[in-house]
Amino acid sequence: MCNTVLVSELIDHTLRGGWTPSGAGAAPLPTHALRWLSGRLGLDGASTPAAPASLLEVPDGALPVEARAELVELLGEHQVQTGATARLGRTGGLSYSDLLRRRDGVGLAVPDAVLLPADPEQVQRVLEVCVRHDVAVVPFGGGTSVVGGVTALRGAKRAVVALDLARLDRLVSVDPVSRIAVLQAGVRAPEAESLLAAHGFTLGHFPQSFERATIGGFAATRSAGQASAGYGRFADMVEGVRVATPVGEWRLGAAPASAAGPDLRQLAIGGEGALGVITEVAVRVRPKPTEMRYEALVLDGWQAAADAVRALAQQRVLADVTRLSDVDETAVQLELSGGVKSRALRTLLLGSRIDEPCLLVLGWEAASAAELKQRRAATMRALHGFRSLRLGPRGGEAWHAARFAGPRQRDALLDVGVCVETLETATCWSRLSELRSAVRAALVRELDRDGQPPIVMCHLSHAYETGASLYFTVLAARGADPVDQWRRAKEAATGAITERVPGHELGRGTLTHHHAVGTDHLPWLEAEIGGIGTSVLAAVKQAVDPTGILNPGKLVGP
Ligand SMILES: Cc1cc2nc3c(=O)[nH]c(=O)nc-3n(C[C@H](O)[C@H](O)[C@H](O)COP(=O)(O)OP(=O)(O)OC[C@H]3O[C@@H](n4cnc5c(N)ncnc54)[C@H](O)[C@@H]3O)c2cc1C
Repeated sequence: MCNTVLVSELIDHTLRGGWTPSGAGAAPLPTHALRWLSGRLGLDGASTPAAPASLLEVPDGALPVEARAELVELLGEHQVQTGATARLGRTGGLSYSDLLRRRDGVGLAVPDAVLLPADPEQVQRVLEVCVRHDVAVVPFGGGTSVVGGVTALRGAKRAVVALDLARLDRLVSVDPVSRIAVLQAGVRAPEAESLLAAHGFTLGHFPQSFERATIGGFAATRSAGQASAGYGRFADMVEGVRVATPVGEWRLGAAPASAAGPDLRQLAIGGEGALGVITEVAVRVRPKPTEMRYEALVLDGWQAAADAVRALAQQRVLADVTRLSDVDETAVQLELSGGVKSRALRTLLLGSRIDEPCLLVLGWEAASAAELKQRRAATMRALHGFRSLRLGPRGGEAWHAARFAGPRQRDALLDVGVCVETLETATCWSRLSELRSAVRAALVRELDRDGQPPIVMCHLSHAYETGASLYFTVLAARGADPVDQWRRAKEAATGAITERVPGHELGRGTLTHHHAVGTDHLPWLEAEIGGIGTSVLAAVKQAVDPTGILNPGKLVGP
């Protein structure tokens, strides 16, 4: 577990160079990794750091004077920030394109002001002021959206503000009998874990963005953490929500299960700030585990390895963390890690009968050694029929120790001219491998540069009885117009996901398993949910936000 106090001190929305300010906690690329990547991707050796802040052009804020005066009266002078630094800090999320724009200062959508309400009542009143003055509101949690969810679009409004929920940082209550905790929306994941740990509980939600993302953001995007097989997706953990809307406050979640019509909580969970501002979330919590074991295996070939994970899911013996890398991801992990351990593993693999190594990381968390032993044995029994090489705890523990390191490595890759981005989807087991091949082929085709192919890696990290998610990581040499280069690649991949081929009337997979819709997936949403689906969303929007101030251009089309 990371050190929550230190991590919180690193949170700084004004940073443009990456995950941590001034390189703190950065993960520089080892020389051997840079050499290998340069050769493999044909990098030209250019250094591409973020441009100095002084070169950024920040337009004057357009918040109407009367609106500002009312907001200052409501929140206080310091909580209505109109300075360039505060506004720049809430300019977009953390997708590759967002990072490029923030690094180069080109194409920035800067909010006119940043508002910092202190509690749910103030959030409600802020919305009322913004309705009166025709100001768009972008709810802002950790700002880690990778789909344009926090881009400060104003639509047809006079101005746009970022509604930063950082001051809603309290644990409101804990009901140890029911195992329900109520957390305010702005609590960051590390703080949530530390507040709950004081009561002997955990949420068990560990996405890779753990260090920065918030409870409200998790709910608003239907997030999925690395231990989703054991603890569930975030949506599974939500018992109730308190939501501020322009037409009044909405509270949902009277009981753990209900037949009182459709589950309307789901309009807030996944509402992406377009259907209300979540101010509090009641979450199911579990006793903090006392025992943990992480280990790694190598399976032979993608199809057999995916079949093995399917067996675990369908026999209901998944480890809490079950993460399968394809051959390409396994190979790149070996290349980039280098060193003695990597050499030892290669030697081991040479001596084994494994032709196409696919790394499987398994992690169990339990309340007693006996429970852990029994669950681990059940998982391992289900893997018996599959050819594998057991690597033991070391490989698993190494993954666990570095599980939040990805964003820092991304900063280092950006600095040396790499196009580095991820995308994700999900489908049922019978289509999984076809979907993987189709997306992979589309990305390779689009990003191949004069015969220099990109690196396209894939892993499966969320498995269900009926199917699983696929998560792709792409590395390529950055093109002359990098934003356009990725836009075309993303379009090609999304085309492969949504393509209707015989037998796949709804497309090969979903647009997104856990990153949400934002601006980036909006053009394809109707293909997935149909015209009726988009009309239903528009009708809900009209009911809760009739003047359309909430997060224009996200989830619900203009
Ligand atoms: C490096 C990296 C790794 C990631 N790994 C994962 C992962 O493993 N799993 C995963 O699920 N996601 C992952 N993400 C995506 C992202 O972290 C999640 O979408 C996360 O849930 C967003 O939380 P946030 O607090 O940062 O929300 P933000 O980015 O601030 O907002 C996301 C969306 O929710 C809305 N929103 C935020 N707070 C509220 C609120 N209180 N009420 C209403 N709407 C609100 C925003 O308007 C926006 O539309 C990753 C992102 C990065 C950059």
